[in-house]
Amino acid sequence: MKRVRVVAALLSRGETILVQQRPPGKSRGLLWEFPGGKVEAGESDEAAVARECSEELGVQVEVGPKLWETAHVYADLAVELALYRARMSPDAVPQPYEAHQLAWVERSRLPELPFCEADLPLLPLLASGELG
Ligand SMILES: Nc1nc2c([nH]c(=O)n2[C@H]2C[C@H](O)[C@@H](COP(=O)(O)OP(=O)(O)OP(=O)(O)O)O2)c(=O)[nH]1
Repeated sequence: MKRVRVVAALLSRGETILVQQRPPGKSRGLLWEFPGGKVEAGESDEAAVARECSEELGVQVEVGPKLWETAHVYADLAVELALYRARMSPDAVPQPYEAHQLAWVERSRLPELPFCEADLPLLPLLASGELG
């Protein structure tokens, strides 16, 4: 079983949070996720969040504290997933360079989206305002 550490960014604007839909044809295709990806060998979590936001969204971010962490085993992959607060400049416009689409979603509506399974316990915490 392949094991990976994945980091993701919590980017918010008002009551909305930035999420992205995975491309069809990839693992977990068309499911939603928080922008991010695999931590490379020798890379810190924080550096990986900043690199992934630059590659996937074309925005520079400041990475804040870790908000949540989980472990989940998919049929093909064991994932350690950590969510970090991240901030970008207010006039930055994220682009879907690697995603099928991006969406700013009201935090209360996050549990309605078909997310990657590892994220499911996180969604009610964001929806209620307990986290993020
Ligand atoms: N970025 C991100 N990935 C997530 C989240 N939840 C979750 O299960 N994942 C999974 C999806 C992927 O299998 C993996 C992240 O891999 P990746 O984004 O770097 O690259 P990838 O699609 O090429 O990965 P893969 O096909 O090898 O699985 O973690 C999330 O909230 N954000």
